[in-house]
Amino acid sequence: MNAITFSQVRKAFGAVQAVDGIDLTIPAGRSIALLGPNGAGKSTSISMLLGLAKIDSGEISVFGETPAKAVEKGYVGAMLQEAKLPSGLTVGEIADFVRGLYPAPLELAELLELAGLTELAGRRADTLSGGQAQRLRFAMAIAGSPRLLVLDEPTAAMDVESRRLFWASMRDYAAGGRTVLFATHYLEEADENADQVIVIAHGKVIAEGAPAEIKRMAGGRTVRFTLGEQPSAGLDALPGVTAVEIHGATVTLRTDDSDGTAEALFKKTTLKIRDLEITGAGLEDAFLSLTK
Ligand SMILES: Nc1ncnc2c1ncn2[C@@H]1O[C@H](COP(=O)(O)OP(=O)(O)OP(=O)(O)O)[C@@H](O)[C@H]1O
Repeated sequence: MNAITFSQVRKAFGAVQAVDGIDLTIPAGRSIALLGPNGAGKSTSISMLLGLAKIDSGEISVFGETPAKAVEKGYVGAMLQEAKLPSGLTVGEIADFVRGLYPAPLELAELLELAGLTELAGRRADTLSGGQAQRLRFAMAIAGSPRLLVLDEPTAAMDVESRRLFWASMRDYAAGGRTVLFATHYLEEADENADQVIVIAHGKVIAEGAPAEIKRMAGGRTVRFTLGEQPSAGLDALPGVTAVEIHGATVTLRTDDSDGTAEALFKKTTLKIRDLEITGAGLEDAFLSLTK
């Protein structure tokens, strides 16, 4: 069964087309990273998935239901950016209260354990550190034992150790055959914690695949130089080159072996190369050129 499908989903805010025709099929039981730069449309997609924002056109289904129905049935748990925590209550009280809202919640002890909050159960929520507060938000998201857990940039405000703990909790939760979808800016986070990565930019899916595949595509570099009037034939056959772009006198080569490409450029061709520059391709850059 599919956990999530998007069919030609669109959403605009005034003149901004935030989501521009997204199609997705996510089988149940997988951990999926929604990877993309600022403004890519990740949060907007998540809001529609959770039934919090209206879809302009297209369709979203969550375990065969509309988003609103799936949420109503308790299928979905979510951790959104900067959700407020109730003040004056302890971690254990809040976790227990949220459990009470669901028909078949996790046991309190299991919930606290999964979120790494067992030792903090008696602490007042307003005294928690940033990372601890995020763990409490995570506990609130999983309290109802949802089949689908949705996390929007969950580690944005965390230090390295908090991140490590957080992702371990997430993987423990996913291990029970649940589906997890999380948004992130970081390829590393996607690589370490997802079975499948969906890259979005400018409201569109621009690449999709296993983390290793995506990493290979995004790990490329750019070799740029001035060629002037010289012929550019044969550049695409140099070692490592995956794409060639020419703008006026400037050539940009995408390559997954920048050393090999540069060496061959000087040794295997008779071209006079000026202003050679080798840079790591930014994620968006790499994907946009790859999918052109
Ligand atoms: N409520 C809104 N009103 C107007 N424009 C919006 C609104 N929400 C989002 N946008 C715009 O829609 C586009 C997509 O935004 P969205 O928040 O979905 O991106 P994102 O990928 O989640 O980015 P980030 O990583 O920065 O959270 C952006 O251009 C954003 O400015």
